[in-house]
Amino acid sequence: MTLVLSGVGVDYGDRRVVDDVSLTVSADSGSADSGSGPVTVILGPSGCGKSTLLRAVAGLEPLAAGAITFDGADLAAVPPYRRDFGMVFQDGQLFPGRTVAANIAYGLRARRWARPQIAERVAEMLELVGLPELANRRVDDLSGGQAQRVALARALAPRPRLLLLDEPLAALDANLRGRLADDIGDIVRATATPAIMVTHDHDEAATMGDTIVVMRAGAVVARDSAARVWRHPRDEWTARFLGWEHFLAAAHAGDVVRTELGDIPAAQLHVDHGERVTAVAIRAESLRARRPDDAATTLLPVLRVRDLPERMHVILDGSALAVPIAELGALVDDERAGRPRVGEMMAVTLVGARVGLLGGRGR
Ligand SMILES: Nc1ncnc2c1ncn2[C@@H]1O[C@H](COP(=O)(O)OP(=O)(O)OP(=O)(O)O)[C@@H](O)[C@H]1O
Repeated sequence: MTLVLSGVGVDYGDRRVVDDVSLTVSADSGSADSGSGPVTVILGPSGCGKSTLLRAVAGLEPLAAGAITFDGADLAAVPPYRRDFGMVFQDGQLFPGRTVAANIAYGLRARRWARPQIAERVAEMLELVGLPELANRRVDDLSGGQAQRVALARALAPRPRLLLLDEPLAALDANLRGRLADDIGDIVRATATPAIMVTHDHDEAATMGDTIVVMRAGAVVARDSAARVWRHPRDEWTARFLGWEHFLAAAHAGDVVRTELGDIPAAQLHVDHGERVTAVAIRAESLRARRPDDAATTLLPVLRVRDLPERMHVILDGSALAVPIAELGALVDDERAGRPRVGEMMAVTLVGARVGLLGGRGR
C-alpha cells in the first residue's frame, strides 16, 4: 500500500495549519531499519497540526491545497466512509449505551456482512485485543484502557486498508500507556494493517513506529526509520524535540569522531568516509564523570549532585567547552569512591553508545 500526500495544505478559517506537506507512507515487506514496516508515527509538539493532517487523510478535513492518493487513486472525491480506513481517536468515541460486541459489529453491519460472519469476526477481534469475556458489557462501564482496545477492535474489524490512530493512549495513565503501546503495536503487526499514528510522546513513537515523521508548525521537518531518526537529528530544534539535551563540537578524523570529551568510532555513528561532522548530540547517559587519574582528560567542576534511585548524577559546569554548556549532566562512574563534592573537578568522558549525530548525511 502506498499513500502519497503532495503539497497538502489545510486551513482553519484564514489560517493554514498544515502547510505544503509532501509525504509518502508505504507499508510493504521492508525491514524495520529501512523504515518501511507497517507503522508510521507522526510526532510533533502540541498544536503543530498532526491531528489535522490525519483527519485530512481520513477525509474529515477538506484540502485547501495539494492532493492525497492511495495506491495511485486520488481520494479527493472519495468520502470518509468509502475510503476503507479505520480510525481510533484519543477518547475512543465508542457508541454509548451499546455493548462491546455491538460497537465492534457496527462497521460490519454497515457493510452488510451476514450475521454468522459478524459474530465470528467480533469474537476474533475480542480475542485479538485480549477482551474475550467482555462481549456483552456496556461500553459505558469500561475502563479507559479497555475502551481503547474496543475502539481498536472496532476499527480493525472490517479489515481496513489503512488504520489511523489519533493519540490513542493520551487519555490513559502512564503505567497503562506503555503496556497498551506494546499491545497495539503487536496487534497492528499481527493483522498486517498499515497504520499511521499521531502522538507527541517520544517513548510511544519509539515503541510503535517503524517510520517516524517529525512535524513542526504545520510542516514535516524529518522522516526516517525509527532506528535512525534519533541518531541523526537533522538540526538542533529536531534534536532537542527528540530529547537530546546538549551538543558537543565534533570533527571527523580518520575512523573516529573527535570531541573534547573523547573519541567515538565513526562506524558506531554510521559516519561515512569523508563525511563532515560538526556536532554530536548527547544526554546525561552519554557522559561518565570520575575522579581524575593520570590520563589526560577534560576536567569540569561539579555544580550539583543528584542521587537518583537508579544512579548518581552530577551536574557539571561546561562553560569552558568549545560550545559552552551551562549545566552538563553526567553519570558518576564509581559511586564507591564517595559522593562528589560541589566545586570538585571531575574527569568527564563520552561513551559512544547513546550519541546522536547532528545533521547526518545532509538530509
Ligand atoms: N476545528 C478547528 N478550528 C480552528 N482551529 C483549529 C481547529 N482544530 C484545531 N485547530 C488549530 O489548528 C492547529 C493544529 O491543531 P491540531 O489539533 O492539528 O494539532 P496537533 O499537533 O494535533 O496538536 P495536539 O497534539 O494538541 O492535538 C492548532 O493551532 C489548533 O488550535
